[in-house]
Amino acid sequence: MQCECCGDEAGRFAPESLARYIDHTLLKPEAAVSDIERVCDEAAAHHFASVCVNPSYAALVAKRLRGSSVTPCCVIGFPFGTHTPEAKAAETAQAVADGVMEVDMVLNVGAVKSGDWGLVERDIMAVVKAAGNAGVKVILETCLLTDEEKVHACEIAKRSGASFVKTSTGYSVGGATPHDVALMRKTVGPGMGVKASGGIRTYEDAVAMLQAGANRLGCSAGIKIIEGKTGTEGY
Ligand SMILES: O=C[C@H](O)COP(=O)(O)O
Repeated sequence: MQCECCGDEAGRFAPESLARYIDHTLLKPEAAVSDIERVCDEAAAHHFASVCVNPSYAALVAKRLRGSSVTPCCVIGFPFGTHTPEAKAAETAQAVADGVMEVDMVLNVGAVKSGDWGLVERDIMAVVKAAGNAGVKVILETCLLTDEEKVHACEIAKRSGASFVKTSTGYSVGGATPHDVALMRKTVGPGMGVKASGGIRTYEDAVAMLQAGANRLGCSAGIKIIEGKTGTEGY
């Protein structure tokens, strides 16, 4: 049997084939410099897509990953998305100056729930503008949204110039689901990225997300996943 995602004849991803989809992620508040350095070195060794960290470590990951195939990435407005557009823009500008090439911003979920779609759009556009050439992923926190809200948020992220929509922070109860990934892919079409994240703990979880339409995965259990084991990481 041939794998639909990677063409692997055995029907399974080799570790390095799966790793290239994964943002190797460490967002725990207690993460120390040595933890971040370890994650960077793991990512470089296994050719993960990126290392995704909190903004205070942006400069560290940019420096540590220099010369590797791995993209330095940090989160913005994390974990609740409740910051103002101005605060998110300033955080983004600093992160880009520190050397990240991708940022994962959290949507203003309260604005969505208030029906203030103008604020949702201004918030995303402020980050896209501040990011310049860096890619912007918009975290919807899908477990808090209705399907209608997910679709509208995806449409706004797309027209605001974001490069990805992303399911989850990993902080709210409920992470990525194949249903949400498929809905997001259907909404944004083939030309925009869809990142599944939050609660992906096994090889099977990861493949299910890719088969649903994701082309990036955010995982704190990336090493276990590519080795075909079950990770226990998370918050
Ligand atoms: O962006 C990625 C998520 O924060 C990772 O969540 P996780 O710890 O459940 O894998």
